[in-house]
Amino acid sequence: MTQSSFKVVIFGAGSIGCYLGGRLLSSGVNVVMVGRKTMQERLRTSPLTVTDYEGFRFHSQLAEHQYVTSAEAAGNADLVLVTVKSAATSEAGKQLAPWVSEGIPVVSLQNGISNAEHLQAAMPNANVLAGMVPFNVLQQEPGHFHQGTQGHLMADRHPSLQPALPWFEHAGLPLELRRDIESVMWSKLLLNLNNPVNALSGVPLLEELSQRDYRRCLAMAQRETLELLKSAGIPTVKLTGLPTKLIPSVMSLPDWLFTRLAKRMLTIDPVARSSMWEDLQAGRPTEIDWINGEVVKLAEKLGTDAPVNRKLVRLMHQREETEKTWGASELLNELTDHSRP
Ligand SMILES: NC(=O)C1=CN([C@@H]2O[C@H](COP(=O)(O)OP(=O)(O)OC[C@H]3O[C@@H](n4cnc5c(N)ncnc54)[C@H](OP(=O)(O)O)[C@@H]3O)[C@@H](O)[C@H]2O)C=CC1
Ligand SMILES: CC(C)(CO)C(=O)C(=O)O
Repeated sequence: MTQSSFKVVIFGAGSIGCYLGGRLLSSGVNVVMVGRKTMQERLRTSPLTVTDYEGFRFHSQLAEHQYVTSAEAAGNADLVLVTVKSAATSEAGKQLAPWVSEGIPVVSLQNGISNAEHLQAAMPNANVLAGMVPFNVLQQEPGHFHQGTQGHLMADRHPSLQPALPWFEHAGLPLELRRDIESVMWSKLLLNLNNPVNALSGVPLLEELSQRDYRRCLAMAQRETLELLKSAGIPTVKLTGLPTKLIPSVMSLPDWLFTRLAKRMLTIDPVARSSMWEDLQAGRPTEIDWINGEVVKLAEKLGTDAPVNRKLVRLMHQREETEKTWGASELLNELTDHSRP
């Protein structure tokens, strides 16, 4: 395949970065992924394979220059995507800062609320924009990255992103530019409140979400967050088949009704898991402080509390140190027991 002259550098190429890299490569974009030596070695011995729940499949044996370990590759990029976990954002910015040319868009495609801000602080002269990945990607086998749920990419509306749009479209990764990116990020966070519930459950997303008590745990964390967003004057937007405000009520429905509705509204691959579960598996610190922790911070800013989300933060930090998984009713009891902080 002939490669375009449009160059995309993906910094922090793990699950999301390799998936996006593979999709963009499949449509002929000049992609360079920057990541760790372990992933580089893996992609020397196995081809990069990307698949999705709709049957898309692409694989490519990468050339040496297509997966590198130094930010220097960003030197002549037309677009930089940052896909490190939140704890690594500032370091990523420091490494990219000397290389990225003025005006080139640097899009943070990370969960949480404050990554673009931290990235901008670490690279003050760069054109940093917030972005959002709605779907789930799991590395199923070494070098094989699978999109297990639906949705399309979004980023802050900025003219510098216009030239990239046809490439994303062609790669089957439509990128929607939004004026209300703060609302988009908070609405995505409302969905990510399921990450700790999924990680604590220890089971795939589909299995976890088919159990009402796990969904009730999620609904409690979401209701608490929606109240705070209302007080803070931050509107939410619809990212799934349901208006965001209705999600907690639908989560609380009995299993038989939820399963029927969900079948029409959301596609989840039976093997998909949250990225927080992946972090636990890899023995990495999780993003809990950047997800539920942001709700606790918002509550503090408003002079109030967010007890459900605060408790989920505590349980996840405990889980980072121990192997314990939580049954659905056990977790629900823990979150509703106000005698324990
Ligand atoms: N996975 C998913 O399904 C989804 C994830 N997201 C969000 O996307 C972001 C990325 O997630 P994900 O792809 O799962 O994360 P991964 O941990 O799979 O990928 C990030 C990669 O970047 C590497 N990295 C970190 N710092 C550097 C550095 N300075 N130089 C080179 N490589 C570096 C990491 O290595 P190491 O681990 O050794 O630090 C890791 O391999 C997160 O914010 C996540 O919440 C959003 C939607 C879905
Ligand atoms: C796609 C989703 C919501 C899946 O849990 C996610 O963002 C994650 O795993 O971090």
